[in-house]
Amino acid sequence: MGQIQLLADEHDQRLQQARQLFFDQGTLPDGLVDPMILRSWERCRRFGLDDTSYAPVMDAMDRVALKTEQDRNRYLLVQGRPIMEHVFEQIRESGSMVILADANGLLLETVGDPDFVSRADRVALLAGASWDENQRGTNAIGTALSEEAPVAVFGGEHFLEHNGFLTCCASPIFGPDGRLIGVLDISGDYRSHQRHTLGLVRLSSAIVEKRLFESVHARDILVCFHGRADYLGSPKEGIAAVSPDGQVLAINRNGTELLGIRQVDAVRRDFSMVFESNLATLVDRLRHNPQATCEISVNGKAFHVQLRGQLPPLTVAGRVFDEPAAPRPLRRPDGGSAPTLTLDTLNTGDTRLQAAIERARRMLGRDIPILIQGESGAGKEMFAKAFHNSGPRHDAPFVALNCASIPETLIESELFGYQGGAFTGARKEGAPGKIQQAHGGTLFLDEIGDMPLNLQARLLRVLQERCVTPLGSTRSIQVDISLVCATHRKLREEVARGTFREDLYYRLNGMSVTLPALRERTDIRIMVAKLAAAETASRSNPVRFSEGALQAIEGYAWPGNIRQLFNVIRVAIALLDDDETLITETHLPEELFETSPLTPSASAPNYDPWAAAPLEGANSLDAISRQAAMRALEAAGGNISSAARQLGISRNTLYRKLGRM
Ligand SMILES: Nc1ncnc2c1ncn2[C@@H]1O[C@H](COP(=O)(O)OP(=O)(O)OP(=O)(O)O)[C@@H](O)[C@H]1O
Repeated sequence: MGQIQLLADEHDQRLQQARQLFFDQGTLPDGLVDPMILRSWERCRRFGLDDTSYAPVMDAMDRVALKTEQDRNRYLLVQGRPIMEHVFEQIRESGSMVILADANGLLLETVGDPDFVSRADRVALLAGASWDENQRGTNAIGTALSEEAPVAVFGGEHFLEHNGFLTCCASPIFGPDGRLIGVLDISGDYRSHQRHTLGLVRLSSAIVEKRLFESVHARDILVCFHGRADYLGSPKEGIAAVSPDGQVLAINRNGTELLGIRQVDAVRRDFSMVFESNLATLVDRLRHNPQATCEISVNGKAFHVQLRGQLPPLTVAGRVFDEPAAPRPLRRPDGGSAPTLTLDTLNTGDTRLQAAIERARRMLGRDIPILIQGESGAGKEMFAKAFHNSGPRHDAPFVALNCASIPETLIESELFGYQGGAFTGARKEGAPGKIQQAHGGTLFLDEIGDMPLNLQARLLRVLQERCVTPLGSTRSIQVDISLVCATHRKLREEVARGTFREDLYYRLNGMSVTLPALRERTDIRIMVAKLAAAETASRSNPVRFSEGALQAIEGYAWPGNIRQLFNVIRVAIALLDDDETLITETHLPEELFETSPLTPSASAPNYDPWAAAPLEGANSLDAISRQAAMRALEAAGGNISSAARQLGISRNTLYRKLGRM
């Protein structure tokens, strides 16, 4: 008899003895079974389970309910499936199955050897069944979840006797925010147990965690680190996701273990506080070679560091600025989107904005409709996009429709799409609507308060039934969208007035956030720095603002909010000569210095024409500069001296700017 067989027999005997002591005599078989198994047996006894009962089993949930749960865990499934397949390839001949379950022990998906699967079905080891300890007793899935640790459960270690033919190894999966989100398991026949299965499942769950972390934070700076350089890139490396302005957004479990800290000690803190190093310096050293590493020392321990993810384009005065700060159009001409805009990067320190971000963050991945309220130009669309980018749908489309900017007659076809020939002028082949285009991703309905009443009813139906019927078609198409709406109107008042449907209001208003107006924000100076840094990315010299200019900016009411501030900054920068770097009061529009600050409602039509109006089509600094010069000249009735004075530039400079036209 081989050594392994002897050990197995010895294990069986001790287990039998332990079961007798625990189940027949009610005493604790200390030392005879693994303490983790014993703790689980005790829990099961407290749940009132009976080891001999055949099946304290709930039926596997019906297909629709299972689909809902799979959708809810879509992100875990997307990252977990390829790993399950890969693991199954390793154990194909061993009569086993690979299982992915959610954080409640609900089996989401299984891949298995058909011979074993038919036996496993008898104990409901199939998608839709729950293997929570309180229903199935001690088992690797339920016990790994309760213990939050990898666990192997062999034969008679299962609490319920009729599960004794199984041997299962499971390892929990933690999400990028450190929360337990699921478990990966390999189950098989007791007799075909492989000694390395627990190691395999442990490594595989670590790979799923890494994939999840890297995909959620694909648009952040990923600082990867380990004490051993050859562990970089492996499932054992620590990874911290960091925002372009140096805030630690998340850190994986390996990372917290390597640094000897908890998630809460690192998250939302400055990179330099956690890593005792300067992020901008690391970025500058490593950005040009993805394979390059350097060493840092944290708390006296040496780590090798490599950077991945989305690295910021430039550093300004030691801080790293990135695209989120850039007030570029959200939808670029190529159809792509500003890739690193997330809720974290919007956070520039204002308390009310921070509260809105926190509220929204809690909704990530939950598919609860969000309503964003705030004045025009306060950044509602940007917030919606950041919300989309921060959540599990970030790789899927973000599709926006402004209900106020297109004629009522077009909203319907834009939103719901149409079949070929549905109306005069329709394209022969038909067209999918925005709802369909947003399938899998997020639909952003801007100015939802302007949606006509009859379309509100149709939208409500889409949201309830989760399918859309294009104009002229009788076929409904299933859609899976997360909905974010925005309005500058007070929707509750619109409901009272009868212009907005109450049922739709409650449906949309799963959660509402209100963005503060710019004049109420306490982070205006930071916003100025961000907007200016983004605008001057291509200049060799960064610009500075004089104290007087900053005070004028802070003292103004900003009826057009960030949009207006951005225009003012663009114009001010455009007015600088190439060798000038200081923006002073003279570069700012006169209305910023008027004694009675404007109130938003009264002011809107009175903006200084060149400060507030969007500089249409003016994408280059030269073009902006030309337009500003023209507008100033017009405002001064063609008087060059007065226009130059107003702009704070010399007559020669003004001539030059006009001359470039
Ligand atoms: N946090 C921010 N950082 C940089 N730019 C911003 C920020 N928020 C908004 N912007 C810029 O300000 C302008 C207005 O933003 P946005 O379109 O999101 O506002 P809005 O509230 O949706 O406006 P409206 O109600 O008029 O549609 C855009 O050019 C946007 O890029």
